[in-house]
Amino acid sequence: MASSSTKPIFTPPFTTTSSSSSQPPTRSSLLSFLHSTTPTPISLNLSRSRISFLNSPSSAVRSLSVKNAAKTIEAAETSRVSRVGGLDANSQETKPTILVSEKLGEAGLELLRSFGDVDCSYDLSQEDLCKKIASCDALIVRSGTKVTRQVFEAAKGKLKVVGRAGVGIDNVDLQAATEYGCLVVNAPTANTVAAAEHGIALLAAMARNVAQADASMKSGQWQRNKYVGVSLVGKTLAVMGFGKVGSEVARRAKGLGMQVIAHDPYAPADRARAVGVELVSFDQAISTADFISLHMPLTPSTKKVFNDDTFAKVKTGVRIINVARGGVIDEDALVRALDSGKVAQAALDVFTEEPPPKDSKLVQHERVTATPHLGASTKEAQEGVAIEIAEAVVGALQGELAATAVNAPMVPAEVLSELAPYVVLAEKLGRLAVQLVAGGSGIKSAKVVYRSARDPDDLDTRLLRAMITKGIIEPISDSFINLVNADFTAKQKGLRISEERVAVDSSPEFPIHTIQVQLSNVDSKFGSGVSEGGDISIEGRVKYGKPHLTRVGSFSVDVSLEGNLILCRQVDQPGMIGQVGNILGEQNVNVSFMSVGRTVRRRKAIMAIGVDEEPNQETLKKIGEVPAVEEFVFLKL
Ligand SMILES: NC(=O)C1=CN([C@@H]2O[C@H](COP(=O)(O)OP(=O)(O)OC[C@H]3O[C@@H](n4cnc5c(N)ncnc54)[C@H](O)[C@@H]3O)[C@@H](O)[C@H]2O)C=CC1
Ligand SMILES: O=C(O)C(=O)COP(=O)(O)O
Repeated sequence: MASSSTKPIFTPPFTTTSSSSSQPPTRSSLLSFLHSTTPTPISLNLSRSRISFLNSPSSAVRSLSVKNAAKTIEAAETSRVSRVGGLDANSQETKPTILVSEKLGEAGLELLRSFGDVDCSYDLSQEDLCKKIASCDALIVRSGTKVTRQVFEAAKGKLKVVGRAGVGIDNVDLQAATEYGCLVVNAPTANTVAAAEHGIALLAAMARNVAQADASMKSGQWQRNKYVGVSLVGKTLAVMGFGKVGSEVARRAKGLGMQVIAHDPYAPADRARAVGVELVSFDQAISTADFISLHMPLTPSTKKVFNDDTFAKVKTGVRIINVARGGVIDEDALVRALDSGKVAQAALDVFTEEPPPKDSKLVQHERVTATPHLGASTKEAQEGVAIEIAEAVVGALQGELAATAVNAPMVPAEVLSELAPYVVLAEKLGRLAVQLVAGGSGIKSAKVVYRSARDPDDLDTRLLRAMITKGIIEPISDSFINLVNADFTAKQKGLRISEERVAVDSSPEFPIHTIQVQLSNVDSKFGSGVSEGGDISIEGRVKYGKPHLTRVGSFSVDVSLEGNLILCRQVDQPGMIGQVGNILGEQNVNVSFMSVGRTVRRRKAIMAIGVDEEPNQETLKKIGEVPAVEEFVFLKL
């Protein structure tokens, strides 16, 4: 896919080294940003000292010299840069491998094949899935594949995206996905109608004993009196879960002349009103309904929500339809309720265990109508779902943030495009700030101050916060941070990132005026980087689309954040620029930018020097020996 044809989304996160930082923001890949090359979750991947460096200043770490800390940064930098060469849809060095583990519509497969190597391997055992996954960039599943923590562990960081070709993501371990920086996307809309239609099919079939009568006829019988059914018109249907499927079921049931009520703690009343449905409490719904249709997701709070206690409260002779998930019903309790006659009939498409055991009392029950999870199984829905998920997975592999991301913020493309240069700035500020920390200090809290003329509701900072987290953590660890795992990783490391927005009187045309990163309760190896409040503080802004450093501690500077940076505090006197420039020139280090900021004339000044190459130790030593230089620090961007 061409990288030049579309608007920039955001700059690849790895373009922070001198070789690449001068590139303008390109249509990067979320892949680069999501590119999870870490072999284990961050929490497991750090050496003890690195964890301590971020978490608590253990004595071992306290004794780390600044030189050692610099080495740590250098080692992490080297390994990080070497990891950058992985799959990037822009570079197209390698085609991504996409494993499809369950049957997917042909149109979706075609789209996937146009982008990567597609391996359709159905009915894999968990063991075989774990073996295969280590070479896959994406995995596409339906409800039959359990994407467990073990799968993410076995992926060793290569798996970037799991696409769920359907709605329910209860078969994917989202926590593990997040810890491993793997994006999970689903296809939430294409099978809504199919599931709703199947719910209605089961409702009608159950009420008129269609399945039982059919089986009876096929066994040679003609039992007209046995299969007298019940009418739907005028009966009350309780829709439990008034989401996409639930509301479509409600609409259709009203067309059949049913009274429809619904229970959904999160559904807006106006949506229910628009369909002509009254939202009621759980108890009211189950105690007044003649039919109960389940449409809520399986979550810890909905697991076995239909149990002995619930069945005790329902109207005797109630009929239940479940096209949601088997796990929302305690199946043994349902068998008891059917046996006692409390529940007259059940029509079930989904089961706690799929397929259920052959001798399942529930499936075998004569008043149960069962289908093998067919809710989404229409030709139309499967084609739609396949395209929806293929687009989402290809998009994610290309760098777009999927609108259907389940475990990452959904940031619209136009917001991403606008934030692109600020994303680069944010990461660089994080990287600079952490390099000002003296080796032995543990960073526990960082504060980010955004100065903006925008209304706070009009400024989505999640991406920026993620990049600052990345900038702070990556230089001092082996962690790989992306939008999926940034908050999780920060929390794991005991790093609290707080944000503050300050309104400024500038043009709201630009989302942000300045970004300031403050690290508190840490020692600095460059005293001038500490603000009057005692925090390491640096501030930057985007100028002409490029990130600029505008403030270090209480000194104003103005230097483009490209290449590497030397910060130097000296006595404010003539000739300083020349002296330092000469030393760098002797070693053929090219100065790209230079800016001097001072507090008091002829007293103290800070010189910020952007350099293309990395000066050697000898050159840095010479700078330190210039009599007027009071302190200096070399920082990699
Ligand atoms: N049998 C099949 O083949 C299919 C099954 N499904 C299942 O149906 C479920 C619903 O799908 P959609 O309507 O597309 O999802 P949705 O997300 O649009 O709707 C789910 C609704 O359930 C509500 N909810 C959450 N917790 C609840 C609770 N404790 N009590 C009542 N309501 C609660 C939510 O607020 C939401 O409105 C999915 O989670 C999936 O498990 C979906 C498609 C096909
Ligand atoms: O979309 C859902 O949640 C479904 O349950 C559909 O499952 P399936 O993709 O048919 O295995």
